[in-house]
Amino acid sequence: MTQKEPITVAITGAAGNIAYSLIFRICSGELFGTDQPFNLNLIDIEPGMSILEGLVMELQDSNFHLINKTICTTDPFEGFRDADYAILLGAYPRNKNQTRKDLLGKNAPIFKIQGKALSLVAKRTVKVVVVGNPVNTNALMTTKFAENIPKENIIALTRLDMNRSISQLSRKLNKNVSNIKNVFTWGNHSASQFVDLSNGYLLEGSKKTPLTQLVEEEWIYGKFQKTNQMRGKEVLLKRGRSSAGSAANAIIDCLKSWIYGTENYVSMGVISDNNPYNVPENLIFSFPCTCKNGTWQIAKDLKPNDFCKKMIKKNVEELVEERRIAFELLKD
Ligand SMILES: NC(=O)c1ccc[n+]([C@@H]2O[C@H](COP(=O)([O-])OP(=O)(O)OC[C@H]3O[C@@H](n4cnc5c(N)ncnc54)[C@H](O)[C@@H]3O)[C@@H](O)[C@H]2O)c1
Ligand SMILES: O=C(O)C[C@H](O)C(=O)O
Repeated sequence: MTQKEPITVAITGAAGNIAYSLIFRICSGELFGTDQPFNLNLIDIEPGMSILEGLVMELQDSNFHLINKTICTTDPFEGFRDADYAILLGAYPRNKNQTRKDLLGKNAPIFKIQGKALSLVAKRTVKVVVVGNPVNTNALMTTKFAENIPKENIIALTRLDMNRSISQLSRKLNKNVSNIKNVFTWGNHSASQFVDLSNGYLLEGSKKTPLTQLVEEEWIYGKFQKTNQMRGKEVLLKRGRSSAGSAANAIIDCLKSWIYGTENYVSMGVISDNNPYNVPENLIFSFPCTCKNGTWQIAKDLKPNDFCKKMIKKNVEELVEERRIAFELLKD
């Protein structure tokens, strides 16, 4: 059997919290397959370089046969060269007194330079997952500055919100997470997000029971929403650091959906152009998506109820304001 050509995977913030969970899972072959070799381009800033050297020593000591070549660099123009995949973790996390939006001033400029670098040196087909917060607006800034990369190739991670909602439902119904389908979030990865289970169902054998028949309306519009909206903060308060293992897991789930396709709706933060839900153009918005042949599509035939429409509007307003602030910050 001939060996596959190596692909190139670039990861920013590679010395950080999420990266330490993510990189070992990627290297095990879980994401790209146990027969797909890759080059690993690890990017961080100067203070992260010693940590990266230690990480590379650990990767060596793990005997991962899929790693073709590893580089560590502070230069995104080197790190993104010929990238097939770019996972943008490199950004500052919030502290317990901040909202994700408070990070815009510090983090948005990172995505201007990285967008430019991706545009110049990555493959035009590169798939980019932005994770650093505030993730929707950072992803939008990446699309703005990565002029040569199609906007569809750059998405924001909102899969963790979807995963959290499924986990909540699993605990509420005392059913396995794998039996819960078609639950997703709309809008921003913030405390305004709206979890929509109106199309969701519990799958048992071939029997599909709508989730709206299994949980009370008061819970759906109350505790269910609030728990999802505040989950990141709750984890931060308990751990003293923001979610990392679950974020890494959501990145793998998200990329697997994008690369290998989906049977059900999944949450993806994607460019809003031409969406059928009256979200204005040029926002990165979490929509229910399906994926096929390495591309995503926004679900077309859903009928959001009045409450959901109200929440979509609230998220639009929030993201338009974040976009205004970010444009102001990043204008030349
Ligand atoms: N979208 C989501 O669901 C989600 C979930 C969890 C965390 N996050 C966000 O992901 C980001 C990373 O989280 P973490 O816990 O790994 O943080 P961390 O502080 O542990 O790691 C961040 C890393 O990024 C590096 N970095 C900073 N500026 C950089 C730059 N210009 N280029 C390259 N690297 C740079 C830092 O040196 C550090 O090593 C944060 O913004 C966090 O809020 C998002
Ligand atoms: O909440 C945070 O700041 C980190 C992340 O966005 C999360 O949802 O866990």
